[in-house]
Amino acid sequence: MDTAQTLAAHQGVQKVPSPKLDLFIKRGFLDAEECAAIVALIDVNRRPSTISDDMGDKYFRTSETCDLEGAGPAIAALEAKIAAFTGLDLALGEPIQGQRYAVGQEFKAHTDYFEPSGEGFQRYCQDSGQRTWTVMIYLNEPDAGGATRFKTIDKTVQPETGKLLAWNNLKPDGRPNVNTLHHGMKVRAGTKYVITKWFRERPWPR
Ligand SMILES: O=C(O)CCC(=O)C(=O)O
Ligand SMILES: [Fe+2]
Repeated sequence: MDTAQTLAAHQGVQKVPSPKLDLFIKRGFLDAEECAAIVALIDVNRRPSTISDDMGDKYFRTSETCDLEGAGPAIAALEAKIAAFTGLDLALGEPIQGQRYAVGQEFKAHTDYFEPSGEGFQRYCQDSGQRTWTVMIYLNEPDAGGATRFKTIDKTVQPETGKLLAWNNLKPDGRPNVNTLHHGMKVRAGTKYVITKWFRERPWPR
């Protein structure tokens, strides 16, 4: 089974009904306790987020990021759980990251794949190839704002503790799917925490 079939086979997984991309949602993938433990790790290790191309806008991605790889047994267990659930090979995975958004912070509309015509494509993709699947998990619920909006299919996903999102950044022919464009919208009240795990076409060097 490929990743989409593996995801669709789980009970309680919703496939967002669009022919334009493969986007899956699983509520309660993690419980509140698992989420709280990861939030605590993000809080101690966070740093300003970076971006491969901000298109000249320094406010494009205003959140903070935390590298979680090797951060202990809770993270190892989380990675194993993601691999088991998606069927994706952890050898293809970039190091898992946490993201923290305070009030007013966001990640403007972007795609997770690297633009093949972009200036940094060679640098970012020469070893491991293009990004394939994105797996993202909301670790809490901000008091207002912070939804993830997929513009071209007009789908907005609300943050909910433990909810997993997974989508294929590539089309069936292996080329980037522009319909994966998404916006981590501004948090209006409270704080938002997520983890993101990106997978590649070829193994990530470790
Ligand atoms: O925080 C979100 O809702 C989206 C995060 C995201 O798109 C990313 O980290 O690539
Ligand atoms: Fe993204």
